[in-house]
Amino acid sequence: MNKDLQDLRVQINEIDNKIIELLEKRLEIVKEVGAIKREKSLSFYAPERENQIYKALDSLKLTFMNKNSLKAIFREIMSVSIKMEEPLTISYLGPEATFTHQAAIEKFGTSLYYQPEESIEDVFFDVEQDRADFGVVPIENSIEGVVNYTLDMFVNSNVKIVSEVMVDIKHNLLSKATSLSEIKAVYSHPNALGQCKNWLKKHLPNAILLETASTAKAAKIAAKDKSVAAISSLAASSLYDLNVLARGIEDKINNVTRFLVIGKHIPSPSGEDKTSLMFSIHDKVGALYSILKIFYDNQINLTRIESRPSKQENWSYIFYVDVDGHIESESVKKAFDSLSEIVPFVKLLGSYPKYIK
Ligand SMILES: C=C(O[C@@H]1C=C(C(=O)O)C=C[C@H]1O)C(=O)O
Repeated sequence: MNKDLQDLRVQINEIDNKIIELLEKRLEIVKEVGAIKREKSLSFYAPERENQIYKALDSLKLTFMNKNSLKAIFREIMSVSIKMEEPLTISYLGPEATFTHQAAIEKFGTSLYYQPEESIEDVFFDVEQDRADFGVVPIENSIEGVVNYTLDMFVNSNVKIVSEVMVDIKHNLLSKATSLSEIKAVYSHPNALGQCKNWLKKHLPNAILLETASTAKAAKIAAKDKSVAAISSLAASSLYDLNVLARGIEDKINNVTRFLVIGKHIPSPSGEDKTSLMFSIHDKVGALYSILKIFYDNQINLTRIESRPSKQENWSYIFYVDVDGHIESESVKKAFDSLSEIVPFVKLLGSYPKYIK
């Protein structure tokens, strides 16, 4: 072998050994952290601490490394650490290779146990009934809007939102076939079919479009029939051994879905947090105005408001709001207390660190 190449690889080996030695030292300390958490019944997963670590990485000036690569390395280091503290189980809206699966891995890394579920309801039940430590569910898409099913689940559930994660949605045309001319039908989730409408009209004008419960289910169907294609993720192409006939076929770029991590305990403040609340209002003039005024008076930034039918009585609604700040902060706490005094019903859904890309 080339002498220079050999020398360089010897140097790389030495560095690798140092990295491993340091990782071992880090885990030794993590073990102590885990013991304190166990003694004090604290959550092994600490999203507020992880966000602080990500933020510190973000402020580094690096010569060679891309920030996303560095974040991915640390995601996995922390995943290994959590596993050593306690091998947590993460439930998510499955099947495997859905965007929710991708969101769960982005949040927890690959070292924990993942449990795919058939419905959003089952993910909530897994967390409520201790079959999983945390759950991951979709909450809104930048093009399609809110996932009503998830919002409605919070009415009767006591789970808390502990974290959020955003995933860029990239759609791909997958098939056992090797060319577009062989495709007679395209399967996918209705949202994905909708998001790729123009592409499909242009490239597969004669194909029949068929709806499935998830993009991953579509890939499973495509794996059995060469005349069909699925719109699904790249992860699904490897899972079901499908050819990628076209990449990035969504009509609009900047298609992002926001997911929530649900658990049982509200994390401590990270320094940059969000709080989610739900409440109902009295049926009278200025009811919503007086609520919004509370946030204004406390100088709290309201970042989102949604309403949903209460399902108790026709034409009565439940409001969901997200605000900047943690429930332990003076202003958010004060606003929550004032709100509780004037509405018939209010529930704190969680305070959690804002997502850092
Ligand atoms: C070690 C800890 O536990 C977990 C692992 C972390 C890490 O490896 O740095 C950070 C936060 C926690 O999710 C901790 O809370 O500090």
